[in-house]
Amino acid sequence: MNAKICFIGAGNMAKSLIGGLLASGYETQNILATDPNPEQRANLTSQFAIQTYADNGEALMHADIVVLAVKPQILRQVCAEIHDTVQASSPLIISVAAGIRTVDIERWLGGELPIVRTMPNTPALIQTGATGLFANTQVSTEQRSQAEHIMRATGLALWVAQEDQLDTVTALSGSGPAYYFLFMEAMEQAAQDLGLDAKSAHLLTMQTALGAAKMVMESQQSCAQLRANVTSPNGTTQSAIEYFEAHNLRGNVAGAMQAAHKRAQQLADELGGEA
Ligand SMILES: NC(=O)C1=CN([C@@H]2O[C@H](COP(=O)(O)OP(=O)(O)OC[C@H]3O[C@@H](n4cnc5c(N)ncnc54)[C@H](O)[C@@H]3O)[C@@H](O)[C@H]2O)C=CC1
Ligand SMILES: O=C(O)[C@@H]1CCC=N1
Repeated sequence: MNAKICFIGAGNMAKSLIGGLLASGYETQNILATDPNPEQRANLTSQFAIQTYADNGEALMHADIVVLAVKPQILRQVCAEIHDTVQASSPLIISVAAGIRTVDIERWLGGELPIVRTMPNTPALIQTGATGLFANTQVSTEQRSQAEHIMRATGLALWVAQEDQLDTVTALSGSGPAYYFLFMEAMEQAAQDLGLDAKSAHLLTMQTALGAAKMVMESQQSCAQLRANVTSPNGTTQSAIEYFEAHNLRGNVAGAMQAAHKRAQQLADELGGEA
C-alpha cells in the first residue's frame, strides 16, 4: 500500500497510528500531518521525520487518505475548513473521533464522500488497541482494506455491519480499559486493607491482570474454563466467586455497559445534529 495519508491533528491518536504504520514498513514520504500547534509539529518531525504542515488545505492537496484525528468537539469546524479541498479531490476519509456519525461528517464535508468511522481505544498508544470500523456505502473494497491496514497499525481492527453497533463497541472496548483499571484499583486497595504494602499490592495486581489477559489470548480455553481451572472445590477462589455472583457482578457489568451505550448515542446526537 503506497497511498499518501494525511493526518489532520497530530496528537496522541495520530502519533500512535503513525508510529504503528512506520513500524510496519509504511514509507515516511507517504505520511503527512497537520497541526496548528508548532510544538506538536516539531515533536512529530523529530520523532518520525515526516512532513508536517500548519495549514490543512496545503497538506490535503497531496492526500489520497485523510485521517480526522482532532477532538470531537472541533470536528465540525475542521470539516468546514477542509470542505472545499476534499470536495475537489474526494479522498477516503477516516475518522477516529469518538461519537461523531458518518452522516454528520459527510454533511459537514459537503456530501458524497467515502467515509470510514472508527472507534479506537487508548491501548492503541502502545500498539495493543482494539478498534471497531464502519464504512459508508461510498467506500470501495480497496479503500476498506486501506482503512483496515491503517487501524491494524495499532492493534486489532474489526468491522461492524451497522453503524449503531459502534455504540456497543464504544461501551465495550472504547471505554473498557477504564473498567479494568477500576477493577485493578479496587483489588490494589483491598490487598492493602488486608495488610500488604502499596508497592507489592500494585505489582501483584498488574502482573495478575497481564497474566490473565495473556492466558485468555494464548490458550484455546474459554474464560469460563480458565476460571474453573483456578477454582479449587471449597477453596479460596470459590469463596470469592460466590461473593461476586451473590452481589450481582454480572448485572452490574451489564448495567454499566448499557449506561455507556446510551451515553454514546446521546453524545452523537449532541455533537452531530443539524444545527
Ligand atoms: N487518545 C485516545 O487514545 C483516543 C482518542 N480517540 C479520538 O481521537 C481523536 C484525537 O484524540 P487525541 O489524539 O487524544 O487528541 P489530542 O488533543 O492529543 O490531539 C488533537 C490534536 O488536534 C490538533 N488540532 C486542533 N485544532 C486543529 C485543526 N484545526 N486542524 C488540525 N489539527 C488541530 C491539536 O493541536 C492536537 O494536537 C479524538 O476525536 C478522540 O475522540 C478515540 C479513542 C481513544
Ligand atoms: O469516554 C468517552 O467518551 C470516550 C469514548 C470511549 C473512550 N473514551
